[in-house]
Amino acid sequence: MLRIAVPNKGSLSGPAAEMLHEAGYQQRRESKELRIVDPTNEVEFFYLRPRDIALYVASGQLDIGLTGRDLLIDSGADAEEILALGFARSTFRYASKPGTISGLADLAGKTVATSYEGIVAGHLADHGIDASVVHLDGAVETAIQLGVAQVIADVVETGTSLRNAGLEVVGEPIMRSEAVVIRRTGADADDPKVQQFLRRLQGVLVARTYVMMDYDCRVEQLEKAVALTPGLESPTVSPLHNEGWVAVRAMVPAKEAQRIMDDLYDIGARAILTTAIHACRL
Ligand SMILES: Nc1ncnc2c1ncn2[C@@H]1O[C@H](COP(=O)(O)OP(=O)(O)OP(=O)(O)O)[C@@H](O)[C@H]1O
Ligand SMILES: O=P(O)(O)OC[C@H]1O[C@H](OP(=O)(O)OP(=O)(O)O)[C@H](O)[C@@H]1O
Ligand SMILES: [Mg+2]
Repeated sequence: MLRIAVPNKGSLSGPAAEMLHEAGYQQRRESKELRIVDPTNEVEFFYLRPRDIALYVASGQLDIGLTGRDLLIDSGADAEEILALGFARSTFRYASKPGTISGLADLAGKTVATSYEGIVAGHLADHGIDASVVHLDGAVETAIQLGVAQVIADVVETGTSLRNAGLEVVGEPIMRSEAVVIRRTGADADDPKVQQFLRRLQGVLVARTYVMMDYDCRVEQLEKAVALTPGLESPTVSPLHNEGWVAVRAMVPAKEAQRIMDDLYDIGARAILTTAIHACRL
């Protein structure tokens, strides 16, 4: 049975459970459940604090974990990212009161408050900056106002929390994060159960980002039309009863679907339809 760590709280937990559900896995019914078995799929899910997941996976007790890339790196655990999941996207950045710190070099001699000591200590060391790091559990943005630090390093998504605290970012992002699937470094890459799990999640990612497009076009327009809708491998082209016309079917990126429909129409394609993809295996 495949043993998988899933975030039990915070920004990652809702979208992670939703993605697993879309991939056909049974998920817990209420938030106090710590472990469930999905016998049909031969998977056991452990609901753990997102921060602890890399450690459990690195220990070899659990085969796979869903966590944040930033949490993985912060943990320093012996685990590696094997699939990016596209949700809980964020940047990790330094911030300070406007006008106090103009660049990385100004961090020398300052105190940086953060919940991610591993990332910050590593980043400061990589840049040869001698600064102190103070660990806080959360609400890090308030640390400057309350005199605990002159600089913070925290997760920034919309920037609302920084604005509300009257802070501005310093320098470029330290890293970009999103939810990821991890496994123990060097674990068997060919394990069929792990491969099947990854294929299912990849199927969800594709179903979320692609739509199926169908249209009819004249044979003379086919090359131009197919250039607009190359599909993932190659589009399906079928003859129509009306001679000189073909029906084309291809997957297209959902974000570009409306533009592609306009372009197809302009070159004479008709009966252009898009439909959602609910699941797939590529
Ligand atoms: N506002 C946000 N937008 C996007 N991702 C976020 C946001 N806040 C945290 N994350 C991401 O969620 C993960 C952190 O999960 P965690 O549950 O520890 O934090 P949280 O959502 O801040 O919960 P908590 O309430 O425990 O602080 C990290 O990968 C982080 O990048
Ligand atoms: O840029 P924003 O869209 O404002 O998002 C970033 C904020 O979201 C998270 O905070 P959370 O609400 O989890 O509180 P915490 O600081 O106590 O973790 C994160 O720690 C930032 O504070
Ligand atoms: Mg938080």
